[in-house]
This record gives sequence, C-alpha cells and structure tokens, in this order.
Amino acid sequence: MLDLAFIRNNADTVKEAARLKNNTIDIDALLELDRRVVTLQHEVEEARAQQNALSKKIQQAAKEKNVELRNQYIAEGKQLSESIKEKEPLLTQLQEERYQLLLLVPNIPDPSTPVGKDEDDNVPIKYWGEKTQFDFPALDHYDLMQRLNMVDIERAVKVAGSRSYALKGDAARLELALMNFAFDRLARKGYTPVIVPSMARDFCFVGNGQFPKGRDQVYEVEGQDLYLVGTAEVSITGMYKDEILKAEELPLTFVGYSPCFRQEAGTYGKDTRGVFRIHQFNKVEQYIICEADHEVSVRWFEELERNAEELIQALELPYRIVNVCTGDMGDGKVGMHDIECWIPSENRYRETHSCSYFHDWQARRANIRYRDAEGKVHFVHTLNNTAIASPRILIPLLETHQQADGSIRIPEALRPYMGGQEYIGR
Ligand SMILES: Nc1ncnc2c1ncn2[C@@H]1O[C@H](COS(=O)(=O)NC(=O)[C@@H](N)CO)[C@@H](O)[C@H]1O
Repeated sequence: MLDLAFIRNNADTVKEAARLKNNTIDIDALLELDRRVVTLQHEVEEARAQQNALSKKIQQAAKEKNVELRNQYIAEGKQLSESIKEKEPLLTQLQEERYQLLLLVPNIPDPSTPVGKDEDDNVPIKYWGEKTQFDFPALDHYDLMQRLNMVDIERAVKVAGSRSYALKGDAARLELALMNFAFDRLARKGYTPVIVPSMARDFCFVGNGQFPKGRDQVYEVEGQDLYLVGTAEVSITGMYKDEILKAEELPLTFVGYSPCFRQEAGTYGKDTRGVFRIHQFNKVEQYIICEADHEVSVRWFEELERNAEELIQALELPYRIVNVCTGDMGDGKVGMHDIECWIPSENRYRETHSCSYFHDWQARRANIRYRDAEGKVHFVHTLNNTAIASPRILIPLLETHQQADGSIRIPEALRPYMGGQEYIGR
C-alpha cells in the first residue's frame, strides 16, 4: 500500500506505475472517493466541535436561568446529533471503500526495472556456469526419479489429485538435506532460523500483498479465518503486524522454513510433467525487515541475491539472473530479480528463486513500524528471496549431475547432509 498523501501529490506517477504493471486501478476514482471522505470527515468533526461549544452554552444559559435560550441550544444540539448520526455510518462505509481501493494500488517500480509486458520481457543480467553438455543420452528429472524409484506420482494423485507427488528414497532424503543445507548456511550468516505457521489469518495475506488480488491462489480452511500459506513470507509478515520496533533492533534477518501450498489457478496444462509446478512444496525463505532507507534496502536486496547464488554455486548448477520487468513483477515490488537454473532436458533456464524489495509497501499493509533515534516513527522496509525451494530445485540438480551409468553425483556441499553419501543409484 502507498501513502495516501503520496498518491494525492503524485497521481501521475502512481497512474504510470499502474499502467506499467498492467494494473487497472482507477486512481482518479480513488482520489474522488478520498475527497468525499475528507469532506465528510470535516463535516462530522465540525459538528462535534459545535456540539462541544453548545454544551458549554447550555450550561451557561442554565447558570443564568435563561430557560428559553437553554431550550434553543438544546434544540440546536439535537439537530447536530441527528446530522452526525446520519453522516457517521456513511463516513465509515466510504473509509472502508477507500481502504479496499488503496490495497489495489501498486508500488512504484525502481527506474532500473525494465519496462515490459510479461516474463518474455525480463532482462538477463548475469550468467554463471557452462550449460551442461552430456556425452551420453541424458534423461529428464521425471525419468531419472522413476528409474531410481524416487517418486510416486500415481499414488499421490490418488491421495490428493492433480499436481501431487510423493518423494521416495534418496529424493526424499535430498529434499530434507537441501532444506538443512540452506538453513545451515544462512544461520551461519547470522540469519535467525524460524519455522513458521503454514496456516495464517487473512490479515497476514493482506500484509504481504497476496490478498485481495491473489486470493484465488490460496487454499482456505473451511469455516475458519485460516488459509494455507504459499510462502513463509506471509507468516513472517503477519508475525510483526502492528509492532513498533526499536531502531537498534533492526535489521531483523530471518531464514524461514514452511511447507507452501498454492492453487496454481490459471496454469491448467502448464508444466504438468514431474514436479515443476505442484500444489505443495517446501521452501527455505530469506526475509529482511530493515530501516526505511532506499540504499539500505538495495544493499539487502543484493545480499539476499548473493546468498542464493552461493547456495546454487555450491550445488554446482549453471544459472542466470533476470531483472524482472514491470509487467511481470507484481504490484508490491520496487525491484525484483529471478534466478533461473539451467534445465538440460528443457534446454532453457527456468525460475528457481525470486528476490524482491518492497520499500514500505508491505509494512504499510501490515502496519510494521520502528522508532528512530529521534523518536520519530516510520514504516519499515521489507525484502525476501528464496533460499531453496524443493522439489523444483531437484529438477536441475538431478539432471545436471546425472552420470553415464544412470547414477547421480551428489555435490560436495550437500554430502554432509546426506550422511556423506557421494552418489545416488550406485
Ligand atoms: N507451484 C509451485 N511448485 C513448485 N515450486 C514452486 C511453485 N511456486 C513457486 N515455487 C518455487 O518457489 C520459489 C519462490 O516462489 S515465488 O512465488 O516466486 N516467490 C516467493 O514465494 C518469495 N517469498 C520468495 O521465495 C519459486 O522460484 C519456485 O522455485
């Protein structure tokens, strides 16, 4: 959410941001509604002030035993109460309408964000590692997993329907190894490990920006104010709602873990083979709460990205980084980079990590603030990036490290989390 005063004073900038982000919000309608709220608010406050003045006049008239004047004031007071009683419900309703519109206003993209319509317009900015070449007929992740008895999709689909899977054998161990590997590396950097609720209340999803627009991507717990999170980002944002932190407490740096649940509405027929796009997966998440300063946010954005690169390089996976364009980045982001790992079987890079900074767009929605050294209160800045999301990361991992004999080499960095094992299938 943007500051209402900012929108009032920078309507064209906000309209341009909405246009660049394919966001259809009507800023003029929002500002018109805002003017009605401000006018009505002023009338109600005026009427209240007159009521206070009148009650003093009534007391004064009573003291002077001036019955006629006193009755006149009382009559005036009644009229005022009537008009306040009539205006207040309308004011409350218009304020709620304005708030619901404010939630739909996008953040302003950083000038370094490429202008574009969709992911095809994302701009590659860095490549690392040579695209894997094989001197034997290489298999895709699903064939590799089936041959090594590491996945059971049929039975999982029986249990939970389409886009379900069960990891078995060394793939199941790999997933937990990857979670521990990511948790460990970030905890050693001083990030606070946190295992958060995977069911969260509505306000958490409003806080990170998933609601109201992305409600169709979220599973709801029937009859309760509880929804399954699509990322630990939702729960961490919700944990700090309505808090005023001390400046010296910042930055808060988290490495979070949660199962993630996504409806994947609108992706029917896309990525249906294997485990690329599923309804439930596990993710280790990097999350920062820092002071409200653009340079500070950018430094954390760069650190979060470097952290992910370190993990991917340790897994010896070729990847590239793309600067996500305005049409693909979503409402809340100021800047966003995706890291895409090379998928040999698809002969292309595909997203495995997503790194974003928001300035105070999320913090305003979740009302997360801090008091600076002078005692002034500001909304914080928030950022997040994937550390490792599995089983999607298993796709480049298994494919890239497959051997001619059909086994799979486990990268050095992962072996300590796999009991020292060096290969799968040997
Ligand atoms: N439906 C899905 N199936 C498998 N993996 C997924 C799915 N959706 C997202 N992921 C994985 O989770 C990563 C992060 O998802 S994201 O929506 O892009 N970004 C976030 O959730 C942020 N909180 C950063 O992690 C993706 O890059 C991808 O690796």
